[in-house]
Amino acid sequence: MILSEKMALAKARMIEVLERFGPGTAVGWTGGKDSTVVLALWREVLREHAAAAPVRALNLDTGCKFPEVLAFRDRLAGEWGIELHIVRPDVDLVRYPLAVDPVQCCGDLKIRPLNDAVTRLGIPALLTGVRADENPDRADRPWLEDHGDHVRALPILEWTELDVWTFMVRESVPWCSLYDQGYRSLGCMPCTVRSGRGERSGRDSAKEERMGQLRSLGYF
Ligand SMILES: Nc1ncnc2c1ncn2[C@@H]1O[C@H](COP(=O)(O)OS(=O)(=O)O)[C@@H](OP(=O)(O)O)[C@H]1O
Repeated sequence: MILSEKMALAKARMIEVLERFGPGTAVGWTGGKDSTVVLALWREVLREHAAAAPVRALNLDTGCKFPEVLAFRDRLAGEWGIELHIVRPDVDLVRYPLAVDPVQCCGDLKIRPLNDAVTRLGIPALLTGVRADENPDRADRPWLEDHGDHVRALPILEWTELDVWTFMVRESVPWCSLYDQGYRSLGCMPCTVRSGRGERSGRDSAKEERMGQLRSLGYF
């Protein structure tokens, strides 16, 4: 599939989500490149198919995100008129052993609070920036996942890192300045490194195992 076909497929998936779950659907937006692409496409879909609907985004601020990412998030949300919901985990970060046990940390700071926020806000569907080529455990994911009280949609599942950058440049989508300093993926500060190796190096060591553990701990 070439990029224009992937774009058409992503938008077709979003239109299906809009028809089935309505404009209360939100983008799970980190301020990172992939979910910013999703936000840009969702904004377009709503403009074309649900003109008066606000573009909703949910951001879980773990408390250890890069200040540059948070500043980018706020700037773009303002420029694009995004209805941005920012939520934080109920954890005392001063006492929390950040990244000592990445499984526990990711569950406590990100996965569980994100799920809780989706439930609390009554979000019927969450659009995410997950890409299949980021990690072997993402290769066989379906584009629509049932999460009990909501669905997760993965509209850019087949996109590569190059597709993402091509889209951003071609469509003049802004990005966080940290990408210009050598970061290829922006997670929490303790688990993100300036990559020379893989796109998500630092975050994906033993990822499959970690996700399995999180699943068995009942995080999702
Ligand atoms: N903190 C936070 N707030 C809102 N939404 C979030 C958050 N973390 C993950 N996401 C959504 O999930 C997409 C994949 O992120 P990750 O690669 O970090 O996911 S995973 O939890 O490790 O599976 C991610 O896409 P990217 O932003 O492209 O990474 C989002 O759509």
